[in-house]
Amino acid sequence: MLQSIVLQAPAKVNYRLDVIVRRPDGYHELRMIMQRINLCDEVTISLSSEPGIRVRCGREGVPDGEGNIAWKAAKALLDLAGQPSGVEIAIQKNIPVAAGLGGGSSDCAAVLLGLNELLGLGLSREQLMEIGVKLGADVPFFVFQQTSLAEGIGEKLSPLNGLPPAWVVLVNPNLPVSTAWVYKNLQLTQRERLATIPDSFEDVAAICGVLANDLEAVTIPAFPVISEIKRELIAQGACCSLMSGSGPTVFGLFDSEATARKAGDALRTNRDWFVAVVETV
Ligand SMILES: C[C@@](CO)(OP(=O)(O)O)[C@H](O)COP(=O)(O)OP(=O)(O)OC[C@H]1O[C@@H](n2ccc(N)nc2=O)[C@H](O)[C@@H]1O
Ligand SMILES: Nc1ncnc2c1ncn2[C@@H]1O[C@H](COP(=O)(O)OP(=O)(O)O)[C@@H](O)[C@H]1O
Repeated sequence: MLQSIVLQAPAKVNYRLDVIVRRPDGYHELRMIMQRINLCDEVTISLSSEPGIRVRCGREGVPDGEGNIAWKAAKALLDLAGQPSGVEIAIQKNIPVAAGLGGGSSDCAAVLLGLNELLGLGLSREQLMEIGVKLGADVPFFVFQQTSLAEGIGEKLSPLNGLPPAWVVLVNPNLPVSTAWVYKNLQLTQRERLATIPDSFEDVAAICGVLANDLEAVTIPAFPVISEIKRELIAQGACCSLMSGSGPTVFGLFDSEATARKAGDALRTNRDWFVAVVETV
């Protein structure tokens, strides 16, 4: 039996995020286009003879132990398996925290997928997604592992196969933005109808045609620097730019690696910002 597994847990960006309605439990029904990118945390999961779950992360703002969403994933699977196993989880965090990039959800999904293998539980992807949504609304997407149209609170996923690859420049101005705060402060507007999402997109410019995020209406007024970064990315040659999820990370889409790298270098001159040049997965 395998004793240890190392998984790359990718970040995501939201090409589109429409908020449809607030549910009685406070969550929101959404329609999102979700795309993984190759900025990854490294999650090492090992079985141990000592019972209990131990999570080491060592990143400020991310709890070690029970508060970590990866711990909750391991607990959920161990409870289901009824096995008194010990599990060690080490997370090397490369994805900025509370940034709208889904890092915690991706770590959580990696533990669900990895521990299912290590313990030989044989749970299906659908079963892991059902467990995942109870831990975080974005977790099922990272278990699904495909570019998706996400509905419900994010757990109803359909594959979107027609999206071309793109270069992505990420700029995180390192501001404290809580997802719960953003949803709480959102003023829902009545919409006549939802914009149509095409089945296929010819090129990066076509993706730009659907880019929109309702949560910008909350985060940008509180943090106008997000607008500045969007403008700067366009000035540096991005085909389009948008805030990802609840923010504050902004991404620009590029159809050329050279232009993306040049834009990354230009934006790195602000030393308070995290800047990364990555590709879609
Ligand atoms: C906005 C999005 C877009 O992909 O991602 P992030 O920007 O956080 O990465 C997601 O909707 C965030 O998903 P996730 O971060 O997993 O959310 P959870 O931990 O389940 O919930 C955090 C809080 O956000 C609010 N929430 C979340 C999802 C949703 N569909 N409706 C909500 O109202 C709830 O107030 C909840 O208490
Ligand atoms: N493995 C983890 N990685 C990142 N954050 C985590 C993790 N476990 C718990 N958290 C907590 O979840 C919160 C949201 O983190 P994250 O998933 O990075 O943000 P976002 O939802 O904006 O993508 C953070 O404030 C952090 O304290």
